[in-house]
Amino acid sequence: MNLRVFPTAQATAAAAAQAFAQAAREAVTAHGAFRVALSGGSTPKLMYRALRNLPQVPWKAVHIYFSDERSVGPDSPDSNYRLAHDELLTHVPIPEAQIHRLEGERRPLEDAARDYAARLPEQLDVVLLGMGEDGHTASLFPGTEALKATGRVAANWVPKLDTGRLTFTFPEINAARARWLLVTGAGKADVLRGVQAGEGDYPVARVQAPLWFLDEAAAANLGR
Ligand SMILES: O=C(O)[C@H](O)[C@@H](O)[C@H](O)[C@H](O)COP(=O)(O)O
Repeated sequence: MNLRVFPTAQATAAAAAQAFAQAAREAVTAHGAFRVALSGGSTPKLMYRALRNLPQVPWKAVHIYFSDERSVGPDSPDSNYRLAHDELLTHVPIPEAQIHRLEGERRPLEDAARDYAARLPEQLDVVLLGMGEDGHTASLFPGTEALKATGRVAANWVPKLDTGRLTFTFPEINAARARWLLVTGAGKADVLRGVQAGEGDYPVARVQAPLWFLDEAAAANLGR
């Protein structure tokens, strides 16, 4: 596994923010824009806070997408867009037209998935992801239909949450130039050990060549 391990969640988030800034500069130099998909979750939230204070991020050339969304509107406290907006996007000089949110309030959700797929660029530079304690990533939960989806974006019914989600599919995640997984906390240590050992059937194990940003607590059971 390609691991970067830091003492605390805060340090992990700060390192991921630095990596974001550097990747953005490199992408803008190479092809004039940085196209990145954001996620929800506790570690991304810390990263967004770190990122808004960093200098030298070429925000005017950054294009924001989302790797998943809950089935709620942009004002909901559960909205991944709202998290990114409140913690990051409202604090930086990014043109509004370059922020592409998933329409979690649309019904059927399939329509939102179809329209979002049509708006996606040919290739994303970086997809930022978290991981749940059941091994889900984006909104690709164990045993759900979207694990098999072949399009770019899927509407996914998640029985254990009794709700629908919008999510990038594995083909979309794996087509990006890079995939970063931000995972912190002792609650994630067992799943990570299983992923490393090739045990269990964790959705996150299907993310190809990820770069892992971990804290010591999450990495505790890994062979390094
Ligand atoms: O919308 C979501 O819920 C996320 O995109 C999801 O995939 C998240 O990243 C993981 O559940 C990890 O969340 P934590 O970092 O809060 O554990």
